[in-house]
Amino acid sequence: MKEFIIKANKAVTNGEINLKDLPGSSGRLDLLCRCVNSAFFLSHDMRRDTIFYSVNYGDPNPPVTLKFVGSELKRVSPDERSIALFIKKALEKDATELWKESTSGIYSSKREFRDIILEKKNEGKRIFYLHLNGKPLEDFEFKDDEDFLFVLGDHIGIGDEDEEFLEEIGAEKISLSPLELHADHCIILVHNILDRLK
Ligand SMILES: C[S@@+](CC[C@H](N)C(=O)[O-])C[C@H]1O[C@@H](n2cnc3c(N)ncnc32)[C@H](O)[C@@H]1O
Repeated sequence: MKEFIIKANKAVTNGEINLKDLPGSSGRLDLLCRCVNSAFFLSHDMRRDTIFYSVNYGDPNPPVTLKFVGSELKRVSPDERSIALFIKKALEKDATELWKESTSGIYSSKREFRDIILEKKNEGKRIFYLHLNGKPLEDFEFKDDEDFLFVLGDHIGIGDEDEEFLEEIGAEKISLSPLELHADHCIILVHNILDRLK
């Protein structure tokens, strides 16, 4: 199982989203939509072995965590507007501590970024923090039977405190490229690395 989590520092936490202006009206929801696209969509198929989390810290009610479960997703299509519409439906529900499903395979709750990461650590998953200045990809070995969580920042990054937290829990800091990439492109590269193990 491959899981990804992104800290979305400014992404909105209610359903007031203007679908015609995703970057401006909703704290860079466009970026999240592209990450969902990269996490799940193949040509004429979907990645069923993937889960994607977006922890939204924008106004008015942070945090709200959205969970997308590949094996359960239905009716979502790859374009940003379609994905944004499903995100809007999820954010229109009041989030609580418990996961609440809005449409098939899309859930919301009031979990914090660190809570999800700790949960995955306790489940025995290998935790990777994707960062330009991490150790080069070539220094790591991946096995097909391992479970992974990959941690990503948005356009702002995850901040010093969360970086320290990841170091404390033993997350492996990995660089995919000598160039700074978009988060959604990092997801594609990670999938490609793991696809080649099969
Ligand atoms: C547009 S970048 C964020 C840049 C932001 N200024 C920062 O300080 O993190 C979005 C995210 O993609 C990931 N990323 C970008 N380039 C990367 C690279 N070369 N290797 C690994 N991860 C990378 C990181 O998780 C980063 O937070």
